[in-house]
Amino acid sequence: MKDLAYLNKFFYKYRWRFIPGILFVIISNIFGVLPAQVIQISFDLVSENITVYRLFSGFDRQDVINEIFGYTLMLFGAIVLMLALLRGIFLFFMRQTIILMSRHIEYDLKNEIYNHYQKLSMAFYRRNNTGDLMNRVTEDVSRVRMYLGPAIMYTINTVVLFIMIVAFMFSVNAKLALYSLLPLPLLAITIYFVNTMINNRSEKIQEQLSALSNFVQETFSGIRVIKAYVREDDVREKFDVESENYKSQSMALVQVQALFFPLILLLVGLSTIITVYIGGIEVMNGTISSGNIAEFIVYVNQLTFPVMSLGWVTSLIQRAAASQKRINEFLHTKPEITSPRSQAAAISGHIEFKNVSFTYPDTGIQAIKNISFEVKPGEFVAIIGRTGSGKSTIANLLMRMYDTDSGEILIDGKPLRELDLNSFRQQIGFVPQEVFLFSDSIKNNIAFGISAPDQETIEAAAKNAAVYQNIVEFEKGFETLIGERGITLSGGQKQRLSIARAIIKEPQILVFDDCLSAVDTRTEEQILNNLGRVMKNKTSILIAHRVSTIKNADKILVIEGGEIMEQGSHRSLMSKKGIYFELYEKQLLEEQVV
Ligand SMILES: Nc1ncnc2c1ncn2[C@@H]1O[C@H](COP(=O)(O)OP(=O)(O)OP(=O)(O)O)[C@@H](O)[C@H]1O
Repeated sequence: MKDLAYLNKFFYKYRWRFIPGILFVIISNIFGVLPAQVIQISFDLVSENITVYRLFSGFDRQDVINEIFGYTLMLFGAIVLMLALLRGIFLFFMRQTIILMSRHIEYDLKNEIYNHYQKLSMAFYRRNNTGDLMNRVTEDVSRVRMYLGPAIMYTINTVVLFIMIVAFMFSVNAKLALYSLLPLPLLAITIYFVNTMINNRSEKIQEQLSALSNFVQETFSGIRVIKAYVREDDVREKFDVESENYKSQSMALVQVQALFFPLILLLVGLSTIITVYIGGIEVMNGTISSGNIAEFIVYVNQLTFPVMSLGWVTSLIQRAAASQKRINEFLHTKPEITSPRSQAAAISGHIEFKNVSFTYPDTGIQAIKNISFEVKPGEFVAIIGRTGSGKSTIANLLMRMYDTDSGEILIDGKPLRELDLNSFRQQIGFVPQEVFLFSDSIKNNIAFGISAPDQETIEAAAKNAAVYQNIVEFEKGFETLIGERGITLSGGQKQRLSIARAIIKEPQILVFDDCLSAVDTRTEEQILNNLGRVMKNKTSILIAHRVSTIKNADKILVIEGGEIMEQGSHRSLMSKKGIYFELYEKQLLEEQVV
């Protein structure tokens, strides 16, 4: 429950909806309870009038009495209708204030979580899977809203109504009140247990449903592999099993749900019978009128729904507390990478790694060991090495996706940690190893990193990334949609689009993480030539596997096991006849064989 206290700030924020909301609940309940008393009066009136009517049997006056009696009953009917109408109006206001407040808080909370997500670092995203992150913003927030809206509304409603009705009941007859109320606690407890069972089973169904949809989604994504390996039957069998599971869980829920309403009706019926029985005895004793029995029956029926909602509300609050606990866990996660309060400044592109070591926090793999190197502004530096040697990690550290464990990264002589992060990242063009393009038009994908793109700049970037010709050949050119709703691009086309996305920023530092691997050597040469022009006097860092890609670099770093084994120009490394020389010879041989 203490987790829900986090939401109190929202109650304060929306107090001018919340406080009137509570008032409307109280007023609507007054109009809800009064009809029972009107019914009691009219009931007694009916029995009195019948006696009077009989007394005047055979007299002319009997018709007059009949007429007056009819008018009076009509009047009472109209009063009950009026009260119902007034109650309805205030119920409308109650929903307009409290439920509306809950929707506003839901919106605020979703935004708060989403904004917090944006601040969290890569390490957080590696620790938590996407499904979990999604659930916090969708499922969990919805559950919390059920507490903020319906649960609070029904709790206030139940408390107010209960106090009013119980007070009225006891003022009429304490004994009858006690007997009539007797089955109600039983009703609340039963509803609580049945409801918890329904919730547990619904939750299992939800889990099974998401397992089922994950399975289906994966089979659709991997349909090419499934068909190529002729595993359709196998996949169908697995689907059958998952589907069967879902069915049996749904059946289990239906069973409990089927029990729900008959049980309620039984308990309410029991209350009514007790009221009539004990009330009858009291009428015979002369302590109450027969109209009071009618009044009590209305009260008992009016209490049924609030008492039922007590059980329902309890489980709603429990679920909301569990959800808010999960949300709080995320909201209280401090971003590991924070930007200091420093001025945004233009960088010249001087990079220095000084004895940098880094271990990935989630796996404990030491990817970088005591690395030192320097890149001067305007230089073209290449990094080469076996897979898993730590090349991408250098790029990640430079982008400050992670902070170093020891050592320092200096940009223009200043520690990277002291630079304004947004301004620094804005001046870097980064092309990651795993290309990611949004399900949007080609144009918007290229212009992703800039605020006011114009067609000319987009086309120039596409030309420099040697992808322009491919784009204009598509029917809709730059407006072509890619991703799920659009066309599928080839691996090389995707890589070149993400290169265009980096180049369009006119960055001071360009970082290419092995993003020419799916491009043929001729196109690669073309891109590198264009880069030479675009990146003149700007710093470029290029991670590659092919020696041919990096031959012209000012400096080449050869990485192995997270350490720099050799560094220098192509010529100096060749004359050294070390690892680089060996790599070159091997690749040359492979090319000749091909
Ligand atoms: N996000 C991560 N979390 C945990 N460990 C990681 C992560 N990324 C890489 N590693 C590990 O760190 C080591 C270095 O990986 P890195 O990606 O830097 O190598 P690489 O030289 O770029 O390899 P490749 O050429 O295959 O891309 C590897 O052992 C890898 O398993």
